[in-house]
Formats: sequence, structure tokens, C-alpha cells
Amino acid sequence: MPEPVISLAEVSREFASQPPVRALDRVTLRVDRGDYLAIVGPSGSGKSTLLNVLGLLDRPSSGSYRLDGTETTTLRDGARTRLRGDRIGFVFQSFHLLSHRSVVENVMLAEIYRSRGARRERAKPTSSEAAATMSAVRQARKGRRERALAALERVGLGHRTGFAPDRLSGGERQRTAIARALMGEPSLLLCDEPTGNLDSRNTESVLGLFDELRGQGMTIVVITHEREVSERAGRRVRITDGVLVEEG
Ligand SMILES: Nc1ncnc2c1ncn2[C@@H]1O[C@H](COP(=O)(O)OP(=O)(O)OP(=O)(O)O)[C@@H](O)[C@H]1O
Repeated sequence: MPEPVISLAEVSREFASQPPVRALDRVTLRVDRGDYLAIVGPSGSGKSTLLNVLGLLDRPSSGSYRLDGTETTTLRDGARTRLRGDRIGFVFQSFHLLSHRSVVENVMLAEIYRSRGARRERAKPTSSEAAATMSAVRQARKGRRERALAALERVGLGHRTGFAPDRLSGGERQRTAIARALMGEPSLLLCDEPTGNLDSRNTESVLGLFDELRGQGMTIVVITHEREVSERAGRRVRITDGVLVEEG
């Protein structure tokens, strides 16, 4: 049986506040390649905490989290950062696009930040390691524009690559952010209220794109308050007071 993309076993996250809060309570969740999962739940139920754990931005207090077969809870910070950069594409409610950069440049920047992050995490390299790294950096830089253009084609924005973000509709901005998240071929697209800033027409445009990406085998996890969004996902889980329950 192939490894699941996400495998959480009995994951809890406690905050040592006064009084202490158990934001995740023994959460067990398996997400297979190509799954499209919506996580729903009321305010304060633990959705952001779960997203932070899934996105390797926070560590569980107990339990196991395997991402693509790698146990993440015992990894050092540097290895976690690299795994996050390699495997996870993030999509947020606000698109976080740079207004003075074109659409294609915004997408290209994903790789630049990712490789800088990875280099910063490294111990000081030897001179031969440094030469090899420079050669890899040059190689990586070479196809960056082509890869960004391909990602934009994939989200249906091949005709907008030279635009400034402020000339795009909300749906097109989010599609640009999704193209940026797809750079580096992540195994998982982790989306936090991706349509929260969009009207219904633009929401439909983004949901249509998720349908297409899912058809291509992408694994998508979406946290959402919106019924319209959760109903489009193949699978729903509800979190209440940190307890996760699969919905029928
Ligand atoms: N750093 C923290 N310290 C203490 N308590 C926290 C911390 N972060 C979250 N919590 C608590 O954990 C619980 C879950 O919070 P979380 O932000 O995950 O909920 P949520 O479902 O994302 O809410 P919303 O939909 O309003 O964003 C809440 O009771 C919250 O107050």
C-alpha cells in the first residue's frame, strides 16, 4: 500500500497558558495522495493549530506526524524547514503578492525564498561543498522563469504573466498565489481559508482550479468556514474543542 501523504496518530497540542488549553486532542488522520480534504469547525476549535502542525510550523506536544513517510516530530528545525519547503505549498486567505513585481516574478520568488531558507539552515559548507552548491544554484536559476510560466499555465494564467497583481481580479490573484505554491512540485497543497477574500464568482474560479488540480493527482487540504468550499471537497472532517471527527 503506498505511503499516505499525511499520517497523524494521536496528535495533541497543549498550550501552557493559564488555564492550559488542549487545542488538539489525540487527533488521528490519514490523507492519501490525491485526496481533497476540507477541515471545518467553529471558531477556536483548533483549525489553525492543526494547520500549523500539518504545515510543520508548530510541533505537537505528543503523538506522531509522518509526512510522505518521514516522521517529523523528531526532526531538527533545519530538516523540518527543508521538508516544508520541498513538500508543502501554502495558500492563504490574503494572497501575499508583491505589488511592484509582475505575476511571473511573484511566482519565481517562491523558489528564491525556498533556496535561501534552505541555505540559511545549513552548517558552514566546505569549499568543495560551496562550489557544488553554487553550481546547483546556477542550474536551479536557469529554468526558473520557465518553471514559473509552466505553473501559471497550469492555473490558467498564461495570458497574465506580465501583469502587475493590482490589475488582476481577486480570483486571478489567488490563482497566482496557487501557482507560486505549486513551484517545486509539492506533495501537499495546504490552504487556509483560500476563498475568504473572494466574492462568489471568484470563489468559483478558485474552486474550479482545485477540481482541476485534484484531477491531476494533487493532494489538497483546505481549512474553511464556507459550506460552498467544504461541499466541493471529496472528504470532510470536523474539529470541535480539538477533537477531530470524520463527517459522512
Ligand atoms: N499560542 C496559544 N496559546 C494559548 N492558547 C492558544 C494558542 N493558540 C491557540 N490557542 C487556543 O487554542 C484553541 C484553538 O485555537 P485555534 O486558533 O487553533 O482555533 P481556530 O479553529 O483556528 O479558530 P478560528 O476559526 O477563530 O481561527 C483556542 O482555544 C485558542 O484560544
